[in-house]
Amino acid sequence: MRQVENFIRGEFVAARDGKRFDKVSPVTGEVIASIAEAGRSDVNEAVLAAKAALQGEWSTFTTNQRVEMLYEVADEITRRFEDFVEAEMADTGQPSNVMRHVFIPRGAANFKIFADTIKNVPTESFMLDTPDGAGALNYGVRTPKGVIGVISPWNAPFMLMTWKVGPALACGNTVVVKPSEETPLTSVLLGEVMNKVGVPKGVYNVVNGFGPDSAGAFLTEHKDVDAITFTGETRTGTAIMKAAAEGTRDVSFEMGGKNAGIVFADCDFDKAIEGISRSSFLNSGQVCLGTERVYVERPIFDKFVAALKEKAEAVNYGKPTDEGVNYGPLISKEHQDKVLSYYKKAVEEGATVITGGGVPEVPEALKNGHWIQPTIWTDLADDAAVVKEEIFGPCCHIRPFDSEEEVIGLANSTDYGLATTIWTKDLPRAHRMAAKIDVGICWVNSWFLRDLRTAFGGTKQSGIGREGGVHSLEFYTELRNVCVKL
Ligand SMILES: NC(=O)C1=CN([C@@H]2O[C@H](COP(=O)(O)OP(=O)(O)OC[C@H]3O[C@@H](n4cnc5c(N)ncnc54)[C@H](O)[C@@H]3O)[C@@H](O)[C@H]2O)C=CC1
Ligand SMILES: O=C(O)/C=C/C=C(\O)C(=O)O
Repeated sequence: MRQVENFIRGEFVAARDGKRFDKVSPVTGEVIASIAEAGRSDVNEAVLAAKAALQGEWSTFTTNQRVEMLYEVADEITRRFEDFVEAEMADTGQPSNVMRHVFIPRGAANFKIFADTIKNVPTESFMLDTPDGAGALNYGVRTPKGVIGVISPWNAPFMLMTWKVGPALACGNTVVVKPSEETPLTSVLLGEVMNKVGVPKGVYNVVNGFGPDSAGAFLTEHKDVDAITFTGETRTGTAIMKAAAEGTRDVSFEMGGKNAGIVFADCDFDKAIEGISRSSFLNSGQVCLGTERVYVERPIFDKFVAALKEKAEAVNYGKPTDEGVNYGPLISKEHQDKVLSYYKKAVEEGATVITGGGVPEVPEALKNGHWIQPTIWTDLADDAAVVKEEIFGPCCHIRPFDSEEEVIGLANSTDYGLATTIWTKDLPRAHRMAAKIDVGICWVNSWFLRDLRTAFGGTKQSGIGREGGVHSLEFYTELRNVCVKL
């Protein structure tokens, strides 16, 4: 069985106390790897390694040297593409197609884009008038923030972890990554890449383990972690924020969503169906940007429900590598139970189940995997738990609407504010709506179309701060002003 260790100071090391935990395949339910579980002393060692690396060879790198090294990291990921695809598929059970075209290429791109950003984005400068007429020059200098604690989730593990590690390293920081206990493989594999291209030891570290009273909490509580970047559940964000308050450390949070998809009768119907079926069912609905509330203008409501039903029923379950498979399992038994409990609750709350609602028939070899049917409901009240709470599964509730004002109110009636997707040919209306919907990311006639230079993050309980392009520089650096009297 695959043995996966922690990665500290450039070495793959077991936990000091020898503790390990099992990694289970979402596809078959079998144990596929044994993972070293970092204790407090292992986490401490990783943080001290990262802190020491800040003063070592890494600190002597010019910006250009760092940029070149991050390009080499990206190139080595691309050279080892098949290894990353295999590890990510083993971790998540999602089809190889998604790994090949989205998650792994994005992992490599996450290093290049921030290398480009740090190289090309200037800092501010101001000339100040002074009474003697000679003036003063102010200019900004970006310095690394220090040791960054990276707490990453399981739904797109490599993409979301590198989305944080890329800018952190580009800015000259060092990192300690705590990947989700469900998906440790690609973070550790990245350690091999770091060693291969010569990233100095201690710059990139990985500690495996769980959240509370485990590696996640030990890392976020550690006083030598200077800032914490986190993607995951809102409640976890609250716990991390409390830990970060000790020592007034900075946080960047990307958390849950209960995103609305809004479909007007004048939309390009086929494109809207394609878009909403992706936003509701891609990655088995385990995407924070996904759509669990769909609002459809009344004249096309019935047609839309029927067409989305057809899409949901057309998915092909199977092993990630099997030909034609386009749909994977949920990440864990625990998550499957959670999503199924919402499927039950929807019925209790009075939903009409248009399709799905349970566990599909799968071949014998997959019976212990965490499979679940894509599910569509209608007829729920606007305050139903299933319409209000993030489920993080392949499901959506569809409700008709009659006016722009009404649907803006519905879209905003949530504690979350991550993303929305609007489908209409009336672009002035799209712009009006985009201005009024309280989210960090608004897509029009598209979904998950990502330009990595743009601001990414959520309002309300969906997050704190923005990452992406120059916005990442704000979080991963301190901006120092130097004032020179001339
Ligand atoms: N991108 C997103 O918005 C994501 C949302 N979720 C939501 O969260 C739910 C639960 O999934 P989980 O993986 O359990 O999310 P989670 O928020 O508990 O875990 C995310 C990461 O935080 C760590 N963590 C948990 N508690 C911690 C603590 N007290 N201190 C430090 N680190 C801690 C975990 O070990 C993991 O690495 C999902 O059902 C879904 O609703 C989950 C993953 C991603
Ligand atoms: O594209 C990104 O940078 C982030 C995407 C986020 C998710 O897919 C997620 O957290 O589910």
